[in-house]
Amino acid sequence: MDGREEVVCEAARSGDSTKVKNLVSGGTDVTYFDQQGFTPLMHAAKHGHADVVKTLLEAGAPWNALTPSNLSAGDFAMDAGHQEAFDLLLNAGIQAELVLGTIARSENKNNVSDVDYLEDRVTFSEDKIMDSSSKAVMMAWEKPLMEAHAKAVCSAGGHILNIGFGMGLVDTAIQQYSPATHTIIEAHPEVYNRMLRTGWGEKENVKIIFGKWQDVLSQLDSYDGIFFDTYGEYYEDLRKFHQELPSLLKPGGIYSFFNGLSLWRGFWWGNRYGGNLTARDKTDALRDSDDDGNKVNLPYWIPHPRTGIYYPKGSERVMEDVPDGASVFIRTHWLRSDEGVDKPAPHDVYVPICAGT
Ligand SMILES: C[S@@+](CC[C@H](N)C(=O)[O-])C[C@H]1O[C@@H](n2cnc3c(N)ncnc32)[C@H](O)[C@@H]1O
Repeated sequence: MDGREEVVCEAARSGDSTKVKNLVSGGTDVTYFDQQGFTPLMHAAKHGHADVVKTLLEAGAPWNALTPSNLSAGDFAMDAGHQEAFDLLLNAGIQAELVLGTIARSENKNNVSDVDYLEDRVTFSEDKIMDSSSKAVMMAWEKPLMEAHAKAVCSAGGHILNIGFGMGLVDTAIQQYSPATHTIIEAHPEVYNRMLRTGWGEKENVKIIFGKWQDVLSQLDSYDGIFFDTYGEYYEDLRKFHQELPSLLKPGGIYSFFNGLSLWRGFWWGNRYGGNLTARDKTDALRDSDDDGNKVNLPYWIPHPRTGIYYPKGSERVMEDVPDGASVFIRTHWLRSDEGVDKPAPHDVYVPICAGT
């Protein structure tokens, strides 16, 4: 480091895009954190310098870097109402979601690995499960969201698979729909023991598979509804699970997932919505308070009149390239397997349709 990083931070703050461009093309490190714990991208986002945000993103600045108080560039842009800068960051996030593997490599340092978490002690209370570093694995406020997920995945009836028992909120809701079979995969020994203690092993239609989903795939069948909500995994795991979906989901089956992996959920809703998701996600997006009940300023998500995909109001531009009616697009495989249904589409491509792609 030779001081150029401080200069690029200052230029980003003041919106001097020519200077930023020159510094960046001269090889200045755009991943630099200054004394405040800010990257150049955060400075540009905070002050709404969209052109500088664009330059920095193009130069590979990490859109998902966090300050010591866990704020991202997207937080700064949104809090200050800098819509153009926010849209650029949102789009960068959406594109990154499409290359989940890349995200996994750059973001792992802030996540607990699955192996760590699965060997960790967890504590249960009435309304939450915590890991040993007091991070919430699951909280009771998520109940209505889990109920909406259960409704979605049970809407095709039949055989249901849930991955990740947690507090059993989604499984309790799934039971209300009396599925023919209800398979639950759970990898944490304490969560598993608690399941047995609370009678889940004796329910007639329930089959519990203890282990990591990655290790028990050979024991699985195909299902009419699948829900996926693990904790302590990487984006790469989610991506890998999505690769398994074509063989796990029956024709016309419904899949839904809870992507609680993100560092800033408000920001990530952009990605989650773009994928033609469920009512549960819609509820989640409209949440206006954080985990502690504090009011938060979140974008208002509405269905796009042309595409039907939920998007943050005011960010119409992210829909520009999305085809008409994409929310029910036959090749939107995130939720629905169209194998064997009406006119089956070729299955060589497994494409998520996302806002902005
Ligand atoms: C957030 S909780 C799930 C909450 C659940 N949806 C509910 O309604 O209460 C995540 C669960 O996934 C489990 N888990 C984490 N990694 C897993 C893996 N690789 N395979 C199976 N289960 C896993 C965790 O032990 C935890 O119980």
